[in-house]
Amino acid sequence: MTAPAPDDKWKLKPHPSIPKPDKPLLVVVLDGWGEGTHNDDFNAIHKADTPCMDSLKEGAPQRWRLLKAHGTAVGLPTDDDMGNSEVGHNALGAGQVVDQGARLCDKALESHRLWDLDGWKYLAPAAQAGTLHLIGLLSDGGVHSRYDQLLLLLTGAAERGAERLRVHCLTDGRDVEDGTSVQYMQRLQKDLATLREAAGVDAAIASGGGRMRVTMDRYESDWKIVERGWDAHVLGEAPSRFTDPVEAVEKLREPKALGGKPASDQWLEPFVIVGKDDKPVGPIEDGDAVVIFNFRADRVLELSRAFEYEKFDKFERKRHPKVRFAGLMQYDGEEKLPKHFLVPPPDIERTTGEYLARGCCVPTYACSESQKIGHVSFFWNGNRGQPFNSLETWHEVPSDKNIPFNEKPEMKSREIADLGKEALRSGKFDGGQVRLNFPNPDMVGHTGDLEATIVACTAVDKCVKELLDEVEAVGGRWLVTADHGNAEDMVQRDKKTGTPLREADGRPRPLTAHTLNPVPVVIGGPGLPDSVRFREDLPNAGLANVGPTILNLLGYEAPPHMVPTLLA
Ligand SMILES: O=C(O)[C@@H](CO)OP(=O)(O)O
Ligand SMILES: [Mn+2]
Ligand SMILES: [Mn+2]
Repeated sequence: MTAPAPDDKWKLKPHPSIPKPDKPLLVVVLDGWGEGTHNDDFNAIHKADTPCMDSLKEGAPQRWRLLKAHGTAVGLPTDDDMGNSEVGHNALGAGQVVDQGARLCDKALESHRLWDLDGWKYLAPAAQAGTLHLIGLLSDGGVHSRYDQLLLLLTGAAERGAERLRVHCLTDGRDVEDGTSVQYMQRLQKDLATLREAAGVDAAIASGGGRMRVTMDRYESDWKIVERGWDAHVLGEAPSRFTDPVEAVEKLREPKALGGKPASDQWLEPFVIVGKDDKPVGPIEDGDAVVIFNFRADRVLELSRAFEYEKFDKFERKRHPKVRFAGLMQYDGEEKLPKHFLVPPPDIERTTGEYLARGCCVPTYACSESQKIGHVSFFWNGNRGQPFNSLETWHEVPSDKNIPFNEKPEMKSREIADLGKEALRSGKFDGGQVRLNFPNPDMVGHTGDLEATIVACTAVDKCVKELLDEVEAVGGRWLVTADHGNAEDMVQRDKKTGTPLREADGRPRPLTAHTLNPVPVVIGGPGLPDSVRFREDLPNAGLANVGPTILNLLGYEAPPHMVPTLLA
């Protein structure tokens, strides 16, 4: 294949002092690898055997430093918002801080503008004549969705003539504490009762299940997960039927006879709520309106396809109701999926990837396993589902299916490291990027299993070491960073004192969520001129500052719309 010709619109000026490398730049994202403030037994990174990442700290402050990875620094509504992969990889790849979905939805809801936009106009007739269904993650995590936004959607729709409302709830336990599904169900039951009384509507919870087991698969890791959701939400079919949603989550959490441990909120089996007549209270029928109330894309793209596409072969839908369907946002701008949405998504334009592919014509290899492949490709490139051109190679290593990752904490790190080394050696990416994401600290961290997360971090450190050795051997450059914290704090703490919180029986209360901690960024490699070092006048730099830094490390000046480079 002939390489695409450079597009003048996307050209970058050569960097005044850093020459273009003739070997590859390795970029490693350690997903969920934060810098903890507590170096105690609950810091899995501190407990893990991490000689490589430890030794890199010696390069501080010239070649090792910390970056903000949460809150307004990555475009989230407030500095109480933990970072996440979407906003993290968006910022890293874009070199810009953009208002993210959560914030755009807040604004549209606060100003009531949402109700005047095309999305609601399209939905309204069906929402008024039929049933309005809302499907999404039920929590305050703020990573994929937020409870307060769901409530504003429900009340706003009721005020605008939607008389029959049904909520299909995915339980969380990942961005919020495990076990809180019960409280969220209680809260929603109460709020729906208030709504019924105040607005005279018929509002009820119709179905649900745990987010890792039902509906919220991503990057086509396992369509079976979406099928379970389809059956429960749309067809009203699930192995478990309850009349009371609170009882549903309580019962489904009960320890299984042999396993002993309660099922976690993330992994609850699907359920359907039935009425006294034993019929499901809210299957989705022709003429209904359906909204996905998650603002984040990755885990609702598959369900969106199942609703929207006439032709669909990922599973047997059995029934494909004719509904008016919308996302809270549009989840893929290129695929135009869904066609209708309540709030326009962030415009993430002129990213580092687009300049490198279109203007500089340098090659890129982006690789991770299924769980995170979209992070280093789709999110990195500003939510684009396809490579910019043939210079970009996206390589997915299939993830293990349907197991909690603490059962195999090494995940596919070995395969990813080997592929990375091969790409570095191959010569195919000389002058360009070899970009890898290691999911382990994050994916295993989310299970709340401290021992397994220690194993995960140890495994990843070994991979980084091998990769840096490979860069050493080929004479390249490298940058290692992370997208947000997770593994460095595995316990809930007293907010003021930082003391680990424990259950009545003394067991520590696991923290499954991301953190507000900063993340490291480190540069090096034999191909890097000795003079290259971090500047010291950007104490508040965040992930977005990595974008222009990468352009510099590839020998280019960053365009002026990007935030400042980290390099002196
Ligand atoms: O698993 C996910 O969907 C989120 C947590 O909700 O994690 P990450 O942002 O790291 O992908
Ligand atoms: Mn992440
Ligand atoms: Mn995560």
